[in-house]
Amino acid sequence: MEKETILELRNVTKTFGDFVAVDSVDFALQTGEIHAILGENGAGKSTLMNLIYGLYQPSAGRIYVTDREGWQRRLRAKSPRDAIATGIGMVHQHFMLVENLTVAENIALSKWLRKFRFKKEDAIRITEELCAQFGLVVDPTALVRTLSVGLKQRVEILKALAVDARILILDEPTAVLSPQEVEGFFTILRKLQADGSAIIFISHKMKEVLSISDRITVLRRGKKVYLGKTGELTTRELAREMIGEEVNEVERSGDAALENETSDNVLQLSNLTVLGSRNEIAVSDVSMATHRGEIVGIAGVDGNGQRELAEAIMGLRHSESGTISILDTDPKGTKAVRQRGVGYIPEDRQTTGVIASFSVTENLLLNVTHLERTAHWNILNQKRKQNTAQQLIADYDIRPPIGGIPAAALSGGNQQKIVLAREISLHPDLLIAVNPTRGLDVNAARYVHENLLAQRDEKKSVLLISTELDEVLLLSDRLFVMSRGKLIEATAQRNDIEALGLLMTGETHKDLSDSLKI
Ligand SMILES: Nc1ncnc2c1ncn2[C@@H]1O[C@H](COP(=O)(O)OP(=O)(O)OP(=O)(O)O)[C@@H](O)[C@H]1O
Repeated sequence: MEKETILELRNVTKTFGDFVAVDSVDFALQTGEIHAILGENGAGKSTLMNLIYGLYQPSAGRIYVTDREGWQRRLRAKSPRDAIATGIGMVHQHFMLVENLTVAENIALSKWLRKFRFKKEDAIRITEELCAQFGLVVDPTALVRTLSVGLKQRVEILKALAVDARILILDEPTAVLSPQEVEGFFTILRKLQADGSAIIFISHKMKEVLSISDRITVLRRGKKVYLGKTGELTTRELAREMIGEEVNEVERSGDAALENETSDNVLQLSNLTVLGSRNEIAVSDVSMATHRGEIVGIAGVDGNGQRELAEAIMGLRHSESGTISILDTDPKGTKAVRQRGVGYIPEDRQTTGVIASFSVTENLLLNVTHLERTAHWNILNQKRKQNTAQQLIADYDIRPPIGGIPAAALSGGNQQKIVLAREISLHPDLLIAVNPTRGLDVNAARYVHENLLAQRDEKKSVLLISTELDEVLLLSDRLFVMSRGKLIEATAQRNDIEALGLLMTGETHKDLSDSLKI
């Protein structure tokens, strides 16, 4: 199929007040191509996409689309509805789902944008068809609010696929998908590409970008600084384009596991069972302990009980049976857990990590310990509050470095940095980190890794729960895999990716050989 330009941006600029988020960007997308956009946190990627999708209007410059008849015409999308009508679909970095509706109802809302009524059965049918067509499994009747972030991401992808888009914008679509799901998703993208769709793919995962894209554009501080064919630059060279300087990988020294065999328990779980939102057994009879001076990693495919485990430890979810002990005490409720010296980076920054309408400063201090330190007789000391926040903003390179603006005005990665700054800076005795580098660029992810290792070196305890296997392998002193609510020690298998993959899918070598026999 001959490639033609389907979308063109000429000199597009977007300003927010005095701040230039997108600066005179030219960009052309061709039919049948997967075009990746790279850039560090806050580089302007989502803003650029929101301009195409009609969520924002350009401050200057023009956007053109080629219509189905082959005519190039100016796109003046005043809202996503206009963009969808032109054949543009988008998977947002932050979910745009109606939490109190079912999966099928969310998909029907997107597919039948102009229909005021639809039958429940029809919504379920189209959802089942989409799931079967694209190989993404999700229960059409489940309420969205009961789903894990990984499942929500699947619903977002299905929603975008439901509208038959010719131009598909994917803003970090794989952030919480499992490696197996990513492969399946890439097969879908290649199929859409072969059918002539044009795809914009935003991701911080360099491996993915290199394996799926045809061309790459790099943005740095709102400006386009590179456009080229995939493979022309190495990962390291691309990182340099993004950051403007050399990026080195984090190095891990020493192995703490042996030293710690005799040291004190920080977290002790005994026969813990926790129910999920639909009363299913989410965490099943889990026993384990973490010690001072080690990072204990829990790998696993999202939705296998990791969220429920973290929430139970934090006192946010009732435990059905078993015990949770922190530093030999049994704190009741989240406040008591926090006061015992526990930091928490939750999996979903949007719903539990930050309060979007609160300022950056307020979000940075939203922790009992920070509040106690900045208050005097229960009244916040304004000067101390500003100073603490400014220091954290500088340490964690939160951009823009302005404490007074609402967290909602920050890019996704910078919102994540707020959570990290708040939780890590207190050097808690126990840090529960769930997918801590989700949505972070290479530099920021490296900074987080360094901080987690520093916690370990300060003889603190870290429980790292992550769907990023590379991250868990890099950082963990001891390794577990969580699968269908069970926790399996896998330190001995850390160099055997195949064995880990089998544990993560809940299979054992025996199961696999049995199924091969059939
Ligand atoms: N509504 C808004 N009001 C004010 N500033 C904004 C708004 N939306 C975005 N910005 C700013 O524009 C810049 C670019 O943000 P954008 O979300 O496009 O970054 P990004 O490249 O997608 O980053 P990330 O990888 O972290 O998602 C950021 O500095 C952000 O704070």
